[in-house]
Order: sequence, then C-alpha cells, then structure tokens
Amino acid sequence: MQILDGRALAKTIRAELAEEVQQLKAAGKRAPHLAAVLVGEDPASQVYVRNKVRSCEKVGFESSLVRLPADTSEEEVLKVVHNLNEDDAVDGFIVQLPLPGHINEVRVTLAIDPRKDVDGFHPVNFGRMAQSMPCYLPATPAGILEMIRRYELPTEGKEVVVLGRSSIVGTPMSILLSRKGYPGNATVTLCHSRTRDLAEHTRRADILVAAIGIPEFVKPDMVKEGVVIIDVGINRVEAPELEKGYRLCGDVDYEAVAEKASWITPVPGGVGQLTVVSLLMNTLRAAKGEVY
Ligand SMILES: NC(=O)C1=CN([C@@H]2O[C@H](COP(=O)(O)OP(=O)(O)OC[C@H]3O[C@@H](n4cnc5c(N)ncnc54)[C@H](OP(=O)(O)O)[C@@H]3O)[C@@H](O)[C@H]2O)C=CC1
Ligand SMILES: Nc1nc(=O)c2c([nH]1)NC[C@@H]1CN(c3ccc(C(=O)N[C@@H](CCC(=O)O)C(=O)O)cc3)C=[N+]21
Repeated sequence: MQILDGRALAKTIRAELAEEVQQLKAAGKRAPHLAAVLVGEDPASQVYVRNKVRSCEKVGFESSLVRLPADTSEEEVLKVVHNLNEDDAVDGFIVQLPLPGHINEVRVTLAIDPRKDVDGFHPVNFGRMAQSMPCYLPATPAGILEMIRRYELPTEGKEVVVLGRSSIVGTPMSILLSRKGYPGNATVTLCHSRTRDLAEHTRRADILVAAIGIPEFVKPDMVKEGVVIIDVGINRVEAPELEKGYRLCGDVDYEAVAEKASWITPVPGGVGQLTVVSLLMNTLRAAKGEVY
C-alpha cells in the first residue's frame, strides 16, 4: 500500500503558486484576493476556512472572511454576495455550504457572478465543466484530478465508483472522470443512498471515491485487492482521549481498508489539502483573467 500524500503535494503546489505571485508583483500587479463567506458554524466549513486563510498567507494571496451569525437573513447574505461581485479588489470568493436551513442555497449560488465563482458551483461553470469548456472546476474534484495527475495514476478504461452525488463533490467527480482525455476516459458508476447492493458496485471498483459524510463507512469486505482509495470525507468523531475531544476521520475505515489498497488518501492530510490549493489555483486564474 502506498499513501497519496496530500500534504506533501499541497506544499509543492503552494511553492509554485508563491512563485507566480512574485511574478505578478514584479509585473506591477497586486496579489490575488480570495474571499469567503461563512454563515453559522458547520464544523467541516470551519476546518476549511481556517486552512484557506492559512494557505493564502503561505502563498502571499490576500484573503478575507465574512463571518455571519447562523440567524442572518437570506437578504443579508445576498447583499454580501452582491458586494463581493462588485468589489474590484476581490478576484474570487466562495460561500461556504451548507447554509443554515432558512437560507435558500440555490438562490445564493445563482447570485454569485460566474466570473468570481472559484468554487465552480454556479450552473454556468457546472455546464461549462460538463461540456469541457473553459471554467472554474469545483475545488475538491479539481484537487482529486491534480492528485491523480501528479501521481500519474492511470484512469483510462478503469472502473470508477463514486459514493455520494452532491453537486459539490460526487456529481462533478463522476462527470470529470468520464470526460474524454486524462485524467478521464474511465467508466463511472455513481452511487447514493438509494443504490441497491452498494457493495456489489464498490467491489468492482479499480478506483473508489468516497464522499458521503459517514465516518468509516467503507469496510475492507466492500473493496477488491489493489483498489485505489480516494477518501473525501471530513467527519468529526468523539475522541475523549484527545484534548480537543474529537478527531477527524474519513468515510473509509482507513487502517483496515489500507491493507487491500494499492493507493490510499489519509484523512487528514489527503484530499482536503488539495481542495484548498485548488481553490487558490482557481483564484490565481481569476486574477489573471484566464477563464473569462
Ligand atoms: N475533503 C474535502 O475537501 C471535502 C470534504 N467534504 C466532506 O465529504 C463528505 C460528503 O460531503 P458532500 O459531498 O457535501 O455530501 P452531502 O452530505 O451533500 O451528501 C452525501 C451524499 O452521500 C449519499 N449517502 C448518504 N448515505 C449513504 C449511504 N449509506 N450509502 C450511499 N450513499 C449515501 C447521499 O445520498 P442521497 O443523495 O441519496 O441523499 C448524498 O448523495 C462530508 O464528510 C464532507 O464534510 C466535502 C467537501 C470537500
Ligand atoms: N462552498 C463550499 N466549498 C467547499 O469546498 C466546502 C464547503 N463549502 N463547505 C465545507 C466543505 C468541507 N471542505 C473542506 C475542505 C478542506 C478541508 C481541509 O483542509 N482538510 C484538512 C484538515 C486538516 C486539519 O486541519 O486537521 C485535511 O484533510 O488535511 C476540510 C474540509 C470544503 N467544503
């Protein structure tokens, strides 16, 4: 078993980004600026926001965070989005999902200017992605592709099984790996909570992408020998022995499944690391006007 080391890869990519920032500055331009809007206190979102701010500092990006209480009205959130759309000092921004129940995520997503949608969630970017047109790819799937590319993992003709059909991870991942070219040309099965005989599908997988949000859901009897495991899950589970009282774990039972896998991503230190650098890569492209 070999580890897909997200932490090391992210470090390499951050060094490349820092270099590009220097070049922009040498050319008299300002640093790329990424903003994030966080409403309420979703734990996975908090991890993400913290790492996003840190990573921006490391590569020399400007970053800003708009933190709003969980009871903020939809109107207020839309106002913040409009301001960021209009703010020439901001190249790209994201609105952290999930939003509190009383806020309509569709309305908020549609309000984001596609040119600043570095999350790639707006249907304009999603549609462009599905048709292999220039776009911002959603950060998590983009990070997974980057990992596959840099580790030179083959995808052509492979059986890929994706667990979870969210519009931010599972669904775009399934589209991207079935697109023409590399990393793509795979045969993809997309599974979800209504899938019958899930293990029948997962046992066929050459590459298994798990994005369902259930701690350690994937067990060794659900995979075949030699499988490549991409674990997207970021779950908090209680750990009374630790000072903070919890630990992060993925959607895969890491210790047990690793014994059968050829490659596996750890949590933390895997996909999450690449998600953050992908967001920075998208922001750099926004700053350079490369997409629109
Ligand atoms: N590492 C990273 O960078 C990121 C990590 N995450 C993490 O990834 C996980 C998934 O998040 P997200 O993509 O937003 O997914 P959602 O929570 O939005 O959706 C979960 C998906 O899993 C499916 N599902 C739930 N239970 C089962 C089951 N028992 N069997 C099969 N499928 C099931 C659901 O099916 P149905 O549609 O039928 O309800 C749904 O499609 C979370 O832990 C999240 O924190 C998310 C984004 C980035
Ligand atoms: N609009 C929006 N876009 C998202 O992409 C989005 C979102 N909302 N809401 C929440 C989820 C979750 N998510 C994470 C990304 C990286 C880490 C991450 O950095 N993980 C580190 C954690 C390291 C640690 O601090 O312990 C790791 O896995 O190594 C975590 C979680 C993005 N999401």
